[in-house]
Amino acid sequence: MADVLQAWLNSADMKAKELFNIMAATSWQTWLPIALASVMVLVHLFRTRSKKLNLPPGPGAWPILGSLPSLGAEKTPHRAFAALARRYGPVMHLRMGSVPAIVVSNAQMAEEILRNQDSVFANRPYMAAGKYLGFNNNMVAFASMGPHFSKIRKIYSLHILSAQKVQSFKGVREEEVRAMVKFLAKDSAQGKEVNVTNKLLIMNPNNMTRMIFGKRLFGDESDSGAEAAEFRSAMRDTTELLVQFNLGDYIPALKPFDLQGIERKMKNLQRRLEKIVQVFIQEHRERNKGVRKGDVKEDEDIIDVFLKLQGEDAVSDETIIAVALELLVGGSESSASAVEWALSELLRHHHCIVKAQQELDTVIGKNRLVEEADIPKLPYLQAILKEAFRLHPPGPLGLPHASFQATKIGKYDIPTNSTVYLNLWAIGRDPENWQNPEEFSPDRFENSKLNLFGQDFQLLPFASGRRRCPGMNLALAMAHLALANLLHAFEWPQLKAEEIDMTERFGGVTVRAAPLIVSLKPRLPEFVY
Ligand code: HEM
Repeated sequence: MADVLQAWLNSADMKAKELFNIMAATSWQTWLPIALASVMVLVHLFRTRSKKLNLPPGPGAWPILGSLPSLGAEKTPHRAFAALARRYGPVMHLRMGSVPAIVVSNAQMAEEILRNQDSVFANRPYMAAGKYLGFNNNMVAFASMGPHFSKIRKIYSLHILSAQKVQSFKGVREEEVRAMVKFLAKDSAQGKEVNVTNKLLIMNPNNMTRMIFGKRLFGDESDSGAEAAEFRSAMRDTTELLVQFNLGDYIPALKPFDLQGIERKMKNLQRRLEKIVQVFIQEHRERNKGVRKGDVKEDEDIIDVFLKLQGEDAVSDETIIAVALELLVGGSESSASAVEWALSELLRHHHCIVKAQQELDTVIGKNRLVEEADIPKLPYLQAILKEAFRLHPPGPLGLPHASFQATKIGKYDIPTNSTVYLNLWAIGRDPENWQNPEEFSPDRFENSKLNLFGQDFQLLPFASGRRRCPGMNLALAMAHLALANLLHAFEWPQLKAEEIDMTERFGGVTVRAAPLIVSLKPRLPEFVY
């Protein structure tokens, strides 16, 4: 029996295999009764619901595993969903374990979810990660609609991620990008190959920690040794745990058993994170003791802003810890990955590098690095990033939405509490909306009004509607500045397309599986670096 099941799972998705392994490692006395109970509940649910409802088409569902085995051999969920959508259409119904899920794969359906029925689909599904790593869903990304969500989104848009506040950190971004360029120039002048990914993953998180906590915590130049090391280690564990497939989220009957021990690990990590960030908050309280209400601090960081609001707006320390970590996780790898994918595509299309450098030489000249004020004068650079976002949205499935009530999409019924995935990756490659969709061609944006702000539903790297990414302005500022300077400061090698491995690693952010390691040559006079 086990052999047959294993053979069947060999052709199925990793998560289904993982489930089998967990069950194999757990004594049968534990999982058999659970499994039988789940089968009975599921069969009952499936029969009664599918009789009454006109659900969207989809691959059908197995007991317990749901549609997971139908995800097939594709290596990443967005590709697996896209392959299924070619068979079942732009709105599909699946079961992720026992949770009903809707997958939307074209611009028209995305508009239905994110604009026409935005309020119906603006909840988030329950996830253990939200409870523990999201500090009781205090992180906005895990919070469903309600007073907490509205309060923090308002604080984000007015005080933390507003255009004005983002602009106030311009100097930090320019310093961090300059430091990255300097490092790369030093290493490349010695003829070494350089790990560009690694440098982006130091520069971007430092940008974020300087804005949030007022200090660098990544790389050799981090401000404080042991404290920074513990912080980095906890953040690594957070990123790993956030993307683990937690059975209890998909098969609620298994939740109380925590078969993989993930919830236990999350609880421990939550305590660790709380301890570290609480120290940072306390440091700010000490520093701000003499500051009076209304005083303007030159180097005011995000913790300072929250502490100021704490009195007026009843923001708890738990919320401050949660949002500080959310901004760091949300803002670090995502923008780095956008730049990394843009560079990977450019290396396969050298003529685009030449064109971008011509633009940079004309607008900036060769005697200085690029500053943020220059970006609006660089339309081809902007087109490169749009094209990279179209082909490689850093969050290819966005974050899952959940339906707050039963509704309809076209003729199909959507049950309450369905989890909704928006396949942003498939939408960016839809041949109905894009000519030669698989081709990297920034020129397609040259005389186009399409933007990244969520108004054009065929291009949605930041999604749209009330859940649209609140960090978009900041992300775009960081990504444009970093890409512009990397292209301006260095000669990039001319490589063949097949020499650049474009394999993806799916996670909270989908990054290159292998780091981008290349030989660079400084192209500006030495004094510029
Ligand atoms: C290139 C960089 C980035 C991309 C592509 C990106 C993309 C996204 C996407 C697709 C979502 C989900 C929207 C939805 O649920 O429909 C999201 C949510 C979110 N992003 Fe970003 N993001 C980026 C950078 C940032 C930055 C810099 C921050 C903050 C510093 C940030 C903070 C957030 C937060 C807090 C949410 C949750 C919003 C909510 O649930 O209401 N992101 N982002």
